[in-house]
Amino acid sequence: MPRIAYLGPEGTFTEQAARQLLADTTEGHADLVPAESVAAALDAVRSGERDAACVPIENSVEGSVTSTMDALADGTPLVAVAETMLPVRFDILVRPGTTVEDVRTVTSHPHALAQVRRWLSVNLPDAAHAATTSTSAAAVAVRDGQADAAVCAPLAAERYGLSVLAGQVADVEDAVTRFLLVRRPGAVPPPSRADRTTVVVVTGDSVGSLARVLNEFALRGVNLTRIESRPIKGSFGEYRFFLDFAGHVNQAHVGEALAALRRHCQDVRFLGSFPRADEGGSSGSDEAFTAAAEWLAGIRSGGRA
Ligand SMILES: O=C(O)C(=O)C[C@]1(C(=O)O)C=C[C@@H](O)C=C1
Repeated sequence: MPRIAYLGPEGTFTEQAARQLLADTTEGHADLVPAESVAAALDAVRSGERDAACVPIENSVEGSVTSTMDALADGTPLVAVAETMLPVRFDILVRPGTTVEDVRTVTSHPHALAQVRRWLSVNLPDAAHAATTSTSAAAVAVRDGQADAAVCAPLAAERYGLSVLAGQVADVEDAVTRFLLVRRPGAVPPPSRADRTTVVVVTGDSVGSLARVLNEFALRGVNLTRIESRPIKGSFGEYRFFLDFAGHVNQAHVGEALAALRRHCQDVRFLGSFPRADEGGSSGSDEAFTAAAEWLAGIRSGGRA
């Protein structure tokens, strides 16, 4: 049975996302195994100890999960084969019997604290905040008496024997987090109705190098869905760019754009092509590119232009 690592301990949003991905991909049964951090989950896939990992990548309120981006850009390459999105609302959990007046410390994953900042400032204005590695790690801290309240996924209350001080808390309505299912490189999932491709590029420090990268997409009608920069650790002032765009590596126009990046950039890391979880996206049209490639092949083989 495949073993899938996720950001643990049990009861995180990432565990919920992993279950949703398994149901969506109809891969049948798999063992879900918690990992201490996103980096540990990805390293367990690299070493072969786990077959895949489910990791958070982006939240509609707080933006990118930078620990995931860095862990995907460094180390031996891994590729995403699927994505899913979860609506994110939090429960504020306490030990049974704790009242609002008793809460002096609130703890959670930094992304979770950021998504309820306003609620905390109104309802628990005097409480100090402390970061944990995940929302469930916060539940464990409250259960063990290391903090008074935890900002958690609703699953956590029952799993850790905690009470709900406030339920369904979110400063921004309809917040969502996107998660990836990541494996060691292998066959790319076939193109679907609407795919997303993700790469990391190092352009090099020269005038117009990023504009050139963006141009390669624009020229071929490839729609970018996200661009983010992250510092390259150990080289102050140097960055790599994470680019997500509509389309699949097997499509001619996407393949041409990627090949162009490979020619111009210092480094290009392919992080996967997979079906999009958001509605309404399209992979862009490939017809003109395929027709042109056939025309060229015809000329090369001595046919009529
Ligand atoms: O701590 C968790 O429960 C997670 O799954 C991580 C995470 C994140 O990285 O953003 C996932 C969804 C929420 O946005 C808050 C935390």
